[in-house]
Amino acid sequence: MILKDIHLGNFRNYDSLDLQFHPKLNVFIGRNAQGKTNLLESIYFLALAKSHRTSRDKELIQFDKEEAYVNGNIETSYSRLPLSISVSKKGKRAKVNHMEVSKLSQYIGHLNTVLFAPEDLNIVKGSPQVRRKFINMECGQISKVYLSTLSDYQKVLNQKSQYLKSRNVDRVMIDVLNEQLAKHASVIIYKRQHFIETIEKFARKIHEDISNSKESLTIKYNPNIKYKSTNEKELEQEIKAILDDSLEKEIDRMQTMIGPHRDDISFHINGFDVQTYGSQGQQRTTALSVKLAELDLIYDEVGEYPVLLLDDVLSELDETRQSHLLTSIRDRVQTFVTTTSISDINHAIMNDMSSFNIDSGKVNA
Ligand SMILES: Nc1ncnc2c1ncn2[C@@H]1O[C@H](COP(=O)(O)OP(=O)(O)OP(=O)(O)O)[C@@H](O)[C@H]1O
Repeated sequence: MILKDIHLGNFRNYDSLDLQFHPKLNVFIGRNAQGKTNLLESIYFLALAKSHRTSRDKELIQFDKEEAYVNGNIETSYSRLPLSISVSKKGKRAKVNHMEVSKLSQYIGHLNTVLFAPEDLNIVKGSPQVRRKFINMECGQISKVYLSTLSDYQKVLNQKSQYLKSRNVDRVMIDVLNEQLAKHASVIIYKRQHFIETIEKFARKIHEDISNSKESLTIKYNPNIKYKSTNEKELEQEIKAILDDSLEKEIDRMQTMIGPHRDDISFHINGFDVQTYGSQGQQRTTALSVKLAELDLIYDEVGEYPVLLLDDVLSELDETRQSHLLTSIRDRVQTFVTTTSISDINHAIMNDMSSFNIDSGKVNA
C-alpha cells in the first residue's frame, strides 16, 4: 500500500500544503518545532480519523481557523482510492472515493499505518501495565473474540473486586464469578500465548536485520498464573482450582490477586533481559522490532503492507543500525521518517528516496 500524495488545509502549523510522495522512503527534515511530527500526524489522521498525540480533535485545527482537512490518494496492488477527512467544531466528516460516509468505521481501514513514536520505548522500559496495553491492542486488532473476552473478564473482575471489599463476603457469589473468570482467563491466556509466539517470530527477524545479525531477540510470556495444562478446557479447570485456593488470601487482602490482569512479557537479547541490562540503543531496537512486527501481522491479515511512520527514531540508533533499518524496511514498506539532520541518513539510501525540508510549516521538496 502506498500513499501517493497528501493535501493539508489549516492542519496544525500548515496553512495549505501539497506533497507527492516517494513509493519507498520519505524523509522529513527540520529543526525542532517546525512541523515534522505534525506531518506524520496528518498521515495518521488520514488513516485512522484520529491523532496519535491527542484525543482532542480540535487541537488539529490551526489556531484561529474553523476547519482542518487532510486529503490523500492511496494505491494498493489492485486499486487507487481518494480519502478525505476533516474536522471542525461540528465534528468530523470523512469521504471515501469522494463519497461521504455516515460512520467513521466505514472510513477506517482503507489506509493502514504503523506508527513508531518515541514513547513506544515504554513497551520495553515502562511498567507491565504499558506492555499489557500493547498486547491488548495488538491482540484485539487481530481477534474480535479476544476483545470481547477481555471486556467480559474485566466486568466480572470488577464485580469480584466489589464483593471482596464488602464486610460479609458472599462466597457462593464469588464461586460463580470465579467460574466465569476461569473461563474468560483461559481464552485470554491462550490467545496471548499464541500472539506472543507469532510476534516473536517477526520481531526476531527484524531485530536480526537491524543489528546486522549480532543480536538474537526472544520474547517471553510471563503469565501471572503458572499453568501446566496443554489445552484450553483443562486450563479453565486448572485456573478455577487456583482461584479457589487463593480465595482466603484474597478475602484477607480484600482484593483480586491472581489472573491475566497481572500478566507481563519480557524481552531478551542473546539471553539477557533488555529492560534490566540493555543499552539505550538495544532497548530502542527491541521496541522498534516489536512494533515493526505489526507490519507483518497486518500483511498476513490483509495481504498488503501498511505504510510506516517513524517519528524521531534515527537519532538514537548508530549509523549501522539506521542503515539496516531503512534498507531492510523500505523495500517492502513505504516509510515516512522524521529527522533533525540529513547527516543522519546514510548516503547509499539518499539516492532512492525523497527528502522534504520543513521550516515553520512550509516545505521544500
Ligand atoms: N493547532 C495548531 N495551530 C498552529 N500551530 C500549531 C498547532 N499545533 C501545534 N502547532 C505548532 O507546531 C509546531 C510543532 O510541530 P511538530 O510537533 O511537528 O514539531 P517537530 O518538527 O516534530 O519538532 P521536534 O523535532 O521538536 O519533535 C510548534 O511550533 C507548534 O506551535
